[in-house]
Amino acid sequence: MNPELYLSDLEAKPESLAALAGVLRTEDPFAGLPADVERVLFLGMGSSRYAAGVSALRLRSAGVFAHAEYASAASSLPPAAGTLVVPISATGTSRETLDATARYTGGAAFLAAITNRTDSPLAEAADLVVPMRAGEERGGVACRTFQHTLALLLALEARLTGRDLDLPVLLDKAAHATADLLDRRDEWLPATVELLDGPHGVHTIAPAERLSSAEQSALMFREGPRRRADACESGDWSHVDVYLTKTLDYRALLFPGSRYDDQAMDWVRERGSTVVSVGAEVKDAKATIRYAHDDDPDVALLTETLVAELVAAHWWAAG
Ligand SMILES: O=P(O)(O)OC[C@H]1O[C@](O)(CO)[C@@H](O)[C@@H]1O
Repeated sequence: MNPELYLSDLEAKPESLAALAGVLRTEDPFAGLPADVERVLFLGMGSSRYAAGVSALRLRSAGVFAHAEYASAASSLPPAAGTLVVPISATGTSRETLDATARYTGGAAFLAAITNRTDSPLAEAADLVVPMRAGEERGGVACRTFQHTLALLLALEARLTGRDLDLPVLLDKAAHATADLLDRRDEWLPATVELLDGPHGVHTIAPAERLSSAEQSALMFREGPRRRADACESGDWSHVDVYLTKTLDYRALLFPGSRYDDQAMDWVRERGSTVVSVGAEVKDAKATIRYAHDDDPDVALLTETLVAELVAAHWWAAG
């Protein structure tokens, strides 16, 4: 893994996402799915599972049974007809995802793999292969693939629910939002780096609908700069992380949008904790980072982890 190449992977996000939007203008990567999908089972590890968790919640909210499983779980849904199994792996080689997928190959369930490597063992095992089209991540860290996975899961959602979504337009907006954060990083990055640089690690908070943003952000702080980091859901925060604010120098990146943000901020105020907000003003946050189209929750879902990724790149390069 390499911090300079990781940064260049991040800088290539807008171009890569815009290219994916172009492809999705003319083709539906899920056109080969069977018509009779009754339930969806996502399998993955790390960032691939984070993206799937959000997609599963969105599908359930639209009335489609869907679940995101740790690929490492010893068992999951039985391989029945009507089940769509979606293993997700950027590399297509994660042992756990291959093992879980093997339980469904040649069975009654349909296997649609999402991977960045169409020549991988995962692709070989699938009935349908959906390429992430994220290009090579030379830094060795899943970042563009995470963004592209979320985008493709929105395509799957539109296909299964009939939601009227102009995905290429949404992806172009997210590409613009991503470029905006990159272009203006000198305005927000130095202060953010300083505010989050505490002795007890970094915490990340996001609503259930965008929990992947908190999870992926915490992973980026761990994977590159090897800092202590953990993710918490915004409502759950008052039942879980709140306890840390009493004893630790608690510093958090908040992705607002939960109806329970205020409840958490009451404790943050009382305990003198440090919160940096991304995408919307939050009363008593020590800083707020805004970006183009940040009032659109789907753009936020696709874009906001870049804040943590750039902070992680800074710390990683600084050694
Ligand atoms: O999507 P893949 O290639 O299965 O990887 C899963 C996870 O493993 C990692 O590569 C770390 O081992 C993460 O970056 C990633 O989120």
